[in-house]
Amino acid sequence: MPELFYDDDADLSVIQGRSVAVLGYGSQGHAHALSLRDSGVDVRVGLPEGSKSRVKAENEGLRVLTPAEACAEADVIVVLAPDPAQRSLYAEAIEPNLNDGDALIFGHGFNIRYGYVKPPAGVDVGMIAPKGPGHLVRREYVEGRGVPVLVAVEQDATGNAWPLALSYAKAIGGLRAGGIKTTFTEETETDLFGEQAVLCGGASQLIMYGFETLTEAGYQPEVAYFEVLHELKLIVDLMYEGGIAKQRWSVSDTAEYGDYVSGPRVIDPRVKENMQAVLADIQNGAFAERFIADQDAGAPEFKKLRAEGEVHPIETTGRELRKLMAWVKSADDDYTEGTAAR
Ligand SMILES: NC(=O)C1=CN([C@@H]2O[C@H](COP(=O)(O)OP(=O)(O)OC[C@H]3O[C@@H](n4cnc5c(N)ncnc54)[C@H](OP(=O)(O)O)[C@@H]3O)[C@@H](O)[C@H]2O)C=CC1
Ligand SMILES: CC[C@](O)(C(C)=O)C(=O)O
Ligand SMILES: [Mg+2]
Ligand SMILES: [Mg+2]
Repeated sequence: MPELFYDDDADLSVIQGRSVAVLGYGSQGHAHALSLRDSGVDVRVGLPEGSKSRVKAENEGLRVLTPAEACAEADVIVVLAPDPAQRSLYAEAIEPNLNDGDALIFGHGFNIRYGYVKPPAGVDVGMIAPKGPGHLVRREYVEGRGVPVLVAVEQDATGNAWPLALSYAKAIGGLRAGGIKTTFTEETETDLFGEQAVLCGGASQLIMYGFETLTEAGYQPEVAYFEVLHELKLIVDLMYEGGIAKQRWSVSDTAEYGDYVSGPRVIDPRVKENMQAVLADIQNGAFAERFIADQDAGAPEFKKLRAEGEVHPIETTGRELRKLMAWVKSADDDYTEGTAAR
């Protein structure tokens, strides 16, 4: 059995007794900073001069400093800038302001697992990794619920790293849903695998192939969009509520039989072999090396792939259809449709 933690296993006063700097105010950063504040924690946000996120944090009444100033004030430093930015952020703003007894908290283990950040021995190093997008981490907290978290301690210099990590996890609502004890290595490798093979890469590719198959066979793009993208959310909601079995319970017998006989034709054993190859590249560091090399070069591959993705016909079809479904857009984020948003 995994070691599981819920609200009763954590003492909120531990994090309430510390000074916290949240570096970054994006998907996770805004969620952590706002929920920490609402949980009675002394929090400030660290963002570079000229950062476009500054005004968003200030509009929420948060104190915004430069990353170095925020780190100098704080004894708990939360690293929620994008993964490829964390190496230089650590060298320039965090490391010079670290004192023995301070704590470094991550939302994902990438930079520790692959050795881009090497904290000194006198500092606690922990991770609270939500198993969901940051905007939903905040939405769930506000609704009185939570997104599950993975919790790890890489370095327990003070002997207090676990109570601190659990207290932090409680403050952002994670222990309402449950926390699982893990390691930086397990979190990093499973998280990268999940997002590449299933949640983001696998699902997006499956949807695009489904859309292309239908439209290339002459069916209307709008019908294809509703069939393979819009309805997927409704199907996945049933899986979320009751596993694959609840989805199979709710759909027609025709759909359930088709699931059994055609699912394995589409996602055949070669797909599992491909997944194993993706996992191997995560474990041996090849993916991390490729990603960081591209980022260090100004992200030419990343930008090209992003631009290609945004003009796929399923996206242009979807943008038009969603205009007629105002309720589909969430009111609590500032996402803007289309290339201009980047
Ligand atoms: N996205 C998610 O839901 C999840 C993310 N994580 C992890 O959380 C961490 C943060 O990811 P995510 O929230 O996606 O990140 P985002 O890409 O959303 O972070 C962008 C934010 O970081 C700021 N930023 C950029 N560079 C710096 C810097 N050098 N110093 C300080 N702030 C900076 C940006 O400012 P500006 O506005 O000026 O660009 C913006 O506020 C990562 O480790 C990620 O793996 C874990 C679970 C889920
Ligand atoms: C699935 C993508 C994710 O791992 C997440 C939201 O959990 C991420 O890195 O954003
Ligand atoms: Mg994840
Ligand atoms: Mg991830």
